[in-house]
Amino acid sequence: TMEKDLLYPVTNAYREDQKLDGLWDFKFDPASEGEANGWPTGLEDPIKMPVPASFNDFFTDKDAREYTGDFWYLKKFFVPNYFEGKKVGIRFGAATHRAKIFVNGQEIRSHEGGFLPFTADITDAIKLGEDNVVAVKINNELHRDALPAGDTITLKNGKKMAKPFFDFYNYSGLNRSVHLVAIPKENIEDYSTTYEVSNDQATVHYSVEADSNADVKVSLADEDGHVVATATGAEGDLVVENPTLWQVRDAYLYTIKIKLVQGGTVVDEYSDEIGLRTIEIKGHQILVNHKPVYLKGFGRHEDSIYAGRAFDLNVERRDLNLMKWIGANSYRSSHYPYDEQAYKFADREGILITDEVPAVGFKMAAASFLGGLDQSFFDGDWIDDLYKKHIDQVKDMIKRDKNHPSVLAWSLCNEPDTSSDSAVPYFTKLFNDSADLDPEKRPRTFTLNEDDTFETSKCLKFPDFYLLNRYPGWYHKWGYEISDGEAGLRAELDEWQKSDIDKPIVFSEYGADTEPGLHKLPSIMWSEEYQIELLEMFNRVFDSYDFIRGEQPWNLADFQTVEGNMRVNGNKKGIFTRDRQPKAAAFYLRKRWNSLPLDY
Ligand SMILES: CCC[C@@H]1NC[C@@H](O)[C@H](O)[C@H]1C(=O)O
Repeated sequence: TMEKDLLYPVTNAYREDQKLDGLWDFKFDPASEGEANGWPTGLEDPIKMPVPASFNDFFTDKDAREYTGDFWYLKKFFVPNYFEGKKVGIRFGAATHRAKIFVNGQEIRSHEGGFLPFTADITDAIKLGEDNVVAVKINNELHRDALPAGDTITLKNGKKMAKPFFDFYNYSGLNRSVHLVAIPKENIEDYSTTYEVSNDQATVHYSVEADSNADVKVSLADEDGHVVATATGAEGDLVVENPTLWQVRDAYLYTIKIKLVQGGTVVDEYSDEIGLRTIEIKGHQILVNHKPVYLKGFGRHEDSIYAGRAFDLNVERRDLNLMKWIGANSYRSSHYPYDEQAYKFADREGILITDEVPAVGFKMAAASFLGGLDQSFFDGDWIDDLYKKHIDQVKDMIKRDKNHPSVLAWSLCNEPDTSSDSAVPYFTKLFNDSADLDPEKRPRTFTLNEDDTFETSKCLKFPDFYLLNRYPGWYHKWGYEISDGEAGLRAELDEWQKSDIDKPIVFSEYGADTEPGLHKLPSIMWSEEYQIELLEMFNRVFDSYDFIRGEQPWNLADFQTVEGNMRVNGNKKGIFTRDRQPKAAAFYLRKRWNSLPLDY
């Protein structure tokens, strides 16, 4: 059924993709009375709300910005007669964090998880040639047994409040585009590709899943539209002589075209852009097309003023230009899968993405820093329910993103509490259950923060390569004490070096909150000078160990968080400001990164 279909929508001779973006009716439902009071077919005194967007930052009153609970979006949409005989669906890029969908007052489906797409199959609920109405009931509460992890408390005044165990604002709403889609009754449901490449030949092993027993015909065309290979059958090989491989910062995309043919007639077609390349971990090297690559880039957020967590192509265009300007070749989609368009963009720009599922806040120590308790997260009684949602979202992330050449690796968690014995069975299950999800078998990992060092973590056997989040110079040994911070960092890396571990280490977070325009000689924390001195310290350390194969400081840009005495209108560790202008550190990093060869 359409409900398991995660293929990105396309319009062609057999399929239709219409965006339902724009102004929707919007209304808070603090008493959760909407379902019983006819809200699925109409909202009284609605607000006009832009989609895609988070609702939070549009409001001028605090109760609305901080609203936690149920809220509704509703929109009329026309279904043309020529959708007759098709499967018709409404595909949500993301509804944060959980949603229930109604069409013409009929409940269609629910979905849990605010950062991955889902389709409501509305074939049996629509009226052809007429206006129809879709209503979406969303809930943005945080819970310990859901992703991203947190609590929801009720204040004495009866208002609910989100208490994230993570360091980004709980922006909520229809954060990504909504599509009205029509596909043939007999349709292509999914496809996947794996690769073998050499300089003079590349082989694309493909497989196609279809809700049909029609014949499958596949072709591959180069960027000039010339067909370079064809094949028939649901599985097969496309062999390309003298291929142009997809390279880091030197992308080349082929177009794969899949057709279902029934009795000589084409009944469905799906085409997509793919890159011919391989990803391998070999010893302490990360290899792309059998050549070592050194990662230079950032942790990011989907975050900007006005639209909050909404995907914005304008911001993405600017961010990719900043990354090219500074000499970056990679980023982590911290701390959740980004909009599909981000991966398509990175495919085109030759940028490598570590794709991260929203398993963040799985650490009570972080929660205590942000207001939670201090115990081991994996000892909680919420773990079984949490795991079901966690693996479900790992499955959807890999199913959705598996065909992008830009995807380098899968990050299955950010900063989990792995220093407790109870983390081991959880991660054993997680790595067993995710082992066969990616046809390309790309590396799987998760980030390890300060409490999860070589000495203290009990989960170092799981990652295929290591992502270290380290903050000497900021969260400890800061300011004039940073020399002790450097010594401590070197001591830990000496342990890694002495060990028998022979896997790459990438520094996936390090940095200093920096107020743009604050200058001090000698430096102090929060000054632009200090941010550079901290980066210089880390880079001295990186240049001392050959198993460090990547540097991705936190963060590309300043971003919004909960308010607190450690946050000045959000997290200011950006190398760029939230409106994407450089701090002094940007010019320092550009100089360093443009002087490093690709395989440094
Ligand atoms: C204490 C680990 C640091 C923490 N790591 C996760 C990020 O989401 C936060 O923004 C970052 C920070 O506090 O700057």
